[in-house]
Amino acid sequence: MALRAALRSRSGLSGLLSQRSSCSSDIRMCVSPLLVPQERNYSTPPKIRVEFDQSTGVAVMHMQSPPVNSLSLDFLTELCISVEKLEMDKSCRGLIITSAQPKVFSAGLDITEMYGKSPEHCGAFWRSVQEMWLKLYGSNMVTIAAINGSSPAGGCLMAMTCDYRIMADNPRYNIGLNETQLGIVAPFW
Ligand SMILES: CCCCCCCC/C=C\CC(=O)SCCNC(=O)CCNC(=O)[C@H](O)C(C)(C)COP(=O)(O)OP(=O)(O)OC[C@H]1O[C@@H](n2cnc3c(N)ncnc32)[C@H](O)[C@@H]1OP(=O)(O)O
Repeated sequence: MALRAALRSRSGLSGLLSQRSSCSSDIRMCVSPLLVPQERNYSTPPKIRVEFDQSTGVAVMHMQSPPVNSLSLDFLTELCISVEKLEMDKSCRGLIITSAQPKVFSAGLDITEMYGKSPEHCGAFWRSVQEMWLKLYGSNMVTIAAINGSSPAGGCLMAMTCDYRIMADNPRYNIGLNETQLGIVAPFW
């Protein structure tokens, strides 16, 4: 109930879990080979912010890529690196993923990544999509999607890879796999 109440206000959620937060900056980074070609562009603000409360062993990952947390190659690369860093910290037992954007958890895959791009870029993009759900689904941490806004298509996919989903009670927030309406069908794997 406390989490549900906190979900109604985003500040409430971070307040609930970050009263004594500190970032685990002493972790050595181990980046999956799939992610190596992508380098973080330090001229843009981070798309992912992580607060780790060592007293509870719970990390909160805030997705903060305006306007709608669309899952671009850069976004997914940052997210995967953040998950990987937390995974290596054995004191981190739980991960809550939520949105720092109003009204939207994630708009799903970034549609602008799907046209006018080179085959190499498209390959890297789809690998990063796969890497995201494999990392979350295979995580040793208990993962929770705190869905505080609409979460269509890839946003729903991301939420489904978590162990638990809690969605803010608001009739204007939608969730579902609507991507078939765009002609995008999940491939067999
Ligand atoms: C090998 C691995 C296999 C994996 C299989 C995967 C299977 C496929 C899974 C998923 C596919 C997808 O995710 S395709 C993407 C589908 N997404 C959508 O259809 C969402 C579309 N967006 C919306 O419904 C709404 O934008 C919203 C409900 C998310 C928010 O509505 P709101 O009214 O608040 O905001 P706007 O609609 O005005 O949008 C603001 C702004 O954001 C841009 N936008 C929205 N969605 C996307 C997106 N997905 N990608 C890129 N950009 C997006 C929108 O164009 C607006 O931009 P401008 O302000 O510039 O106009």
